[in-house]
Amino acid sequence: MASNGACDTMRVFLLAVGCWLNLLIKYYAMESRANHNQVSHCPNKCLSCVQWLPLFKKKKQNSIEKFQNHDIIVYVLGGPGCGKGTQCSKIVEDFGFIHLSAGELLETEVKTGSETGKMIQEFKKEGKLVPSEVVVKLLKQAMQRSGNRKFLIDGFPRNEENRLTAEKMLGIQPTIVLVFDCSEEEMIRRVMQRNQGRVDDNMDTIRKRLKVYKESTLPVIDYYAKKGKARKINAERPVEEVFRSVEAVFSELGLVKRGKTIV
Ligand SMILES: Nc1ncnc2c1ncn2[C@@H]1O[C@H](COP(=O)(O)OP(=O)(O)OP(=O)(O)O)[C@@H](O)[C@H]1O
Ligand SMILES: Nc1ccn([C@H]2C[C@H](O)[C@@H](COP(=O)(O)O)O2)c(=O)n1
Repeated sequence: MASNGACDTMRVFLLAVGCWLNLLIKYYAMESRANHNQVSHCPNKCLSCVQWLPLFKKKKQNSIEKFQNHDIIVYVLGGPGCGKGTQCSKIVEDFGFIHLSAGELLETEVKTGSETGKMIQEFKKEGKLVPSEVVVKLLKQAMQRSGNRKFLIDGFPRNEENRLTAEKMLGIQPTIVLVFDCSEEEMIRRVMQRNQGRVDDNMDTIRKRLKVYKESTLPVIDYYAKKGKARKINAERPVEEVFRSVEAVFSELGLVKRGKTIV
């Protein structure tokens, strides 16, 4: 008698498992049709109960979970006012990159009035570099939010600490590093004529920024030059001429202007 009871329990159990598997199969068949843009006409009303099955699936996210080897990451370096931002806008237009300026991300944080923002403002006034973890955290958030896979990271990494923190916190290496080369006199002239109300566009701060560039950023450029990743471009020329050299670098990467071929 006892063994009969056990058999019954086992039968009920197997029946339940069978029903569950049946539902799962039907759900995935429906989902596969949906993924192929086919309309699902399911006559079986009981199938409605499978709609809650996605609850058991890991939630899909819009943001990027992890940066991957096939992401294209272009670091953009050069002294203050050499024209990085100007060239980046043109690259975005023609090559469909997402432009992330470390300086602008910091400025956005300043405008929130947060404690971090106040601290950033003090560093900027002094022409000093903000602690790497702050910059990298802002970059990471912006990269993940963008959902893009081609990043133009402008004004970063400015020192060895920036570079190492990005490697550690983001796990990324640049595909290539654009370096805009310009004389100090020309950079000072451009910054002083910029007239955008920046807290760091004054003679005293520019001198400090140039010092930081020479002492902290040039060694980073040397590091990438040794790895064969730095592409030096003469930025002293008019905007369009500089951009022609930029285009040459992008075609070396196998990227062509939007609207011509698939990038
Ligand atoms: N090739 C160029 N010739 C003349 N003026 C230029 C050239 N490129 C940029 N400029 C001008 O120089 C100023 C600085 O340019 P931009 O803001 O692009 O430099 P930046 O490198 O991004 O500066 P920063 O590092 O301070 O953010 C701007 O007023 C811009 O219009
Ligand atoms: N990696 C970075 C980038 C920028 N900053 C700070 C210091 C700069 O003077 C300022 C403006 O940057 P820019 O627009 O010139 O790229 O932002 C930093 O501390 N670390």
